[in-house]
Amino acid sequence: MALARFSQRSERPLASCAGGGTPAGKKSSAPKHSVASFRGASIEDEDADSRRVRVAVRVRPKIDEDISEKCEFVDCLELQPELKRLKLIKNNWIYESYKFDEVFTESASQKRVYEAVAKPVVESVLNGYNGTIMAYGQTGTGKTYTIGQLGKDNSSERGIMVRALEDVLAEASPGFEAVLVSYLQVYLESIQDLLAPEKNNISIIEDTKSGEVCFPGATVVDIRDIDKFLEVLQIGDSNRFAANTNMNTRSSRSHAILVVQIQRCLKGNDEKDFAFVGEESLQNVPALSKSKLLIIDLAGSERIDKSGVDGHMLEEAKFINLSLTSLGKCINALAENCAHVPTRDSKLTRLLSDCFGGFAFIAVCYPFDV
Ligand SMILES: Nc1ncnc2c1ncn2[C@@H]1O[C@H](COP(=O)(O)OP(=O)(O)OP(=O)(O)O)[C@@H](O)[C@H]1O
Repeated sequence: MALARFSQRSERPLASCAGGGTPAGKKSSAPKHSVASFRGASIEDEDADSRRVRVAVRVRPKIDEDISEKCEFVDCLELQPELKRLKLIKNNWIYESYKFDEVFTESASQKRVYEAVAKPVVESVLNGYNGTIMAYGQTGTGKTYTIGQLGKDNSSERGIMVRALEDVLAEASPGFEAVLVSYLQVYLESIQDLLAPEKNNISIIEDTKSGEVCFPGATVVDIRDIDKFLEVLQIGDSNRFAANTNMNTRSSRSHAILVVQIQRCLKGNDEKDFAFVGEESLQNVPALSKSKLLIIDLAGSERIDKSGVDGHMLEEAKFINLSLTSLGKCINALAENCAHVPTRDSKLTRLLSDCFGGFAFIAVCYPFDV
C-alpha cells in the first residue's frame, strides 16, 4: 500500500472569501503483504521538499486470515527501510529496485507511519496550506487500517484520520477557530454523504476565481473534541459500501474522503491582518484564514480475475479502476510538471482539484501483479 501526501498553499485572494476575507488477495498464493510498485517513485536526486510527488510504502504483516487460508507465500520483496528502498525480486537474477520517500516494514507502528507521512501535512494545513493524504494500493493491503482505524479499544491502533484530528484539535482554541468536518464517499461515480446517506449525488462546485472546491448540501459537523469525531467517523464508516471478496472479507467498494476545514481568525491590528473587499478596508472585521485537509482511503485497485467478482460487484470494480486510472493521469501530470492536469475525467479528481497544483506532494503508484 502506498501513502501519498501533497499540500498546496491556499492562494485565494483575501477579498474572495465568504465572511470577509481569507488569508489563506480467488485467494492467491501470492503474499498479500507485497502490495504495489510505483512509477515515479525512483526519483533520487531531487530535493524531497521541492517535489510535487511524495510516496511512502507500507507493507502489512500476514494476518490470521492469510495463515488460515494456507496461502503459500513467496518472498518477492526485500525492504531496505534505511535506504528508503524496496527490491522487487522476480527471480534469482532479476529484480527491480524502487526508491521511496519512506519505506515501512511489517513492524511499523501506526504512530510511526502517522508521524513520518501525515504529521507534516497536518502541520502545514494548520499553517494555512491545503493538504491531502491518501492511501492507494491493491485490495486488502491495509489502506483502511492505515487511514481509518478508530482504535477505540486500543489507542495505539488509531489511524491517520484520528491522529490528524487529535493534532488539529490540540492546536485549535474553542470559540476562536472552527474545525469543520464532512465525510463523503465516491461510489459508482456519485458523491454520497457518509453522514447522511440519503444525500446522494452531491454536486461539486468550483469557484471560478479561486478554484476552491465545495460540496453544497453535504453535512458539516463542527468538531470540538475527539470523542465527537470518533462518533462521526463511526457513523460514516457504517454507511460505507463494503463487500466480501476473495481478497478481503471487508473490501471497501468506494473512495472515502474526509474533508477537514480549518478556519482561523487572524489576530492583530495590522492592516494586513484584516480583510479587504475591493478598495474598502474592513477594519474591525477579523480576517478569516481557511485551509483544507483531505484524508482519502481509496477503494482498492483489483485484478478482476483475482478478486473473483461478478455482476454488480464487477460494475463497481470497473468504476473503481476507471477513477483510479484518472487519478493516476492527474498524478503523472503533476509529477511531470505538466501545465494541464486532467481533473475533469472523474468525480474523484474533480473533488481533488483545488489540492492539485501549487506546492503539491503527490504519489504515483501502480498495482503490482504477482
Ligand atoms: N499494519 C497492519 N497490522 C495489522 N493488521 C493489518 C495491518 N494492515 C492491514 N491489516 C489487516 O488486514 C486486513 C485488510 O486490511 P484493510 O481492510 O485495511 O485493506 P484495504 O487495503 O483497505 O482493502 P480494500 O481495498 O479491499 O478495502 C484487515 O483485516 C486489517 O485489519
